[in-house]
Amino acid sequence: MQPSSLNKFLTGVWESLYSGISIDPIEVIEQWRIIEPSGQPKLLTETTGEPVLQQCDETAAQRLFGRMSILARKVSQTSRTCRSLEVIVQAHWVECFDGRVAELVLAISREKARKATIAEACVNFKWSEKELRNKMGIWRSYLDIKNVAGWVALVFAGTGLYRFCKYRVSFDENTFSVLRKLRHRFEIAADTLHPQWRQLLGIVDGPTERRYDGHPHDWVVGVSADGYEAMPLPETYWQWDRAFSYVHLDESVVNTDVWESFDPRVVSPGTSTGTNVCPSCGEHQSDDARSNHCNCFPSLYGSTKAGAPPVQVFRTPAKNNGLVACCPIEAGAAVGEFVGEITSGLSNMDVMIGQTNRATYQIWQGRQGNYTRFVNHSCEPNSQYERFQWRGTQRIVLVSKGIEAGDEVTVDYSDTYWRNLDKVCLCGAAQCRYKERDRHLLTPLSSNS
Ligand SMILES: C[S@@+](CC[C@H](N)C(=O)[O-])C[C@H]1O[C@@H](n2cnc3c(N)ncnc32)[C@H](O)[C@@H]1O
Repeated sequence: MQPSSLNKFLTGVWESLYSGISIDPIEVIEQWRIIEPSGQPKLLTETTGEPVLQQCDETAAQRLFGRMSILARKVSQTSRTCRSLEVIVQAHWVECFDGRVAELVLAISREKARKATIAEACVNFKWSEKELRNKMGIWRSYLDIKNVAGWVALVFAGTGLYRFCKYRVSFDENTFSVLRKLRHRFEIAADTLHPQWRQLLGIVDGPTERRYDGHPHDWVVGVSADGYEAMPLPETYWQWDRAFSYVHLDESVVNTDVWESFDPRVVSPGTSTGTNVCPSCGEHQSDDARSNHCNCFPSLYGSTKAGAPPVQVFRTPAKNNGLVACCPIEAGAAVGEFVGEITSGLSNMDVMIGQTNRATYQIWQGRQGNYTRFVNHSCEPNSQYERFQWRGTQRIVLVSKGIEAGDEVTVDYSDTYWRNLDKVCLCGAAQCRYKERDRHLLTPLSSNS
């Protein structure tokens, strides 16, 4: 089945929120200043002092290609920001149009007021009435989207926005209710990942103050009596721990009190095919994208396009928090590495056990780690943990088995985890392995790692 235009639109928003784009009006102004006077690409790279990759034996073609790549990136970046400005202004123009009609309606009929306002606009745009009405139809759709999902949905919309708004297929209450639920979730991602984005709203006197600061996973969106709301992460653990805090890590940290300078994840050299050869695909691994040939988990290792997939922490009805996929994650793709504190000897805690030919270690995510900490258990999971080796160091990667946008990401914690645990499995899967056992267990969910 083809994804609906709503799904394409939503995927476009999430993908650009989590992409490397930078939405910042200041950059647009700077680019104009650099490009306009001469149009020479040379100027652009030289005047900005941008670090350009240079090698002593660089050929002329290689040098030109490097410079042109930077120019092309800057121009694309600038035009992306201009497109966002364009839709903001167009949506706001419709608001102003409605305001003008409302003013005229005090003296004349609504129909006459609309006609007169359109005539005024045609003079300013230098367009025919037909042309204006066509454009206005699409711009009104932009405003409808902004009114339910907020400005973020317009600013970060991908190419799907125009099509979605032109044909207005499924522009109904169902669609609006989906968009309404995403409003805070979009804002959390935009404010935390693109702190400058709200500056664009200055052009229409919109709110330029950030609502959400910190890390994207410092916020949890859920349903409350008042509708959808975002809560600071620590508050979601107050019922168990008033002092809860969580440090977000990109890379695991080795607890040196336990391991000193030894990293138990490092596989001893000589026993494998070589430190920089991937045991899974046999290709050369490198942190430099130009010499890396291992394509096992390109979103995590060896590529400059690295970055977390669009996932968010959300309130589940009964399992406290969980992780939701904002975009589809295809089978075999990484959801993320299991990142936390590399330690040993912990008991009565949720830990991941890792083992190499040199040591057995634990990864603990209780107070520091990444978003994989929020993944709940299901007896019919849509992801699984796999051991992987990157440049001689073992990694535990959460790999998708095929996850749809909007699905909770789940993994099977294993029977070992659930054995002797006084918790009821609430995975709700038709094939839940613990249904029978839990029939006799009355203790509900009691604590969270
Ligand atoms: C690693 S945490 C997962 C995130 C957790 N829900 C939270 O809010 O922090 C593991 C804990 O989540 C809860 N949990 C995860 N999956 C569950 C399930 N299928 N049924 C009941 N509780 C679950 C249990 O309390 C478990 O000890």
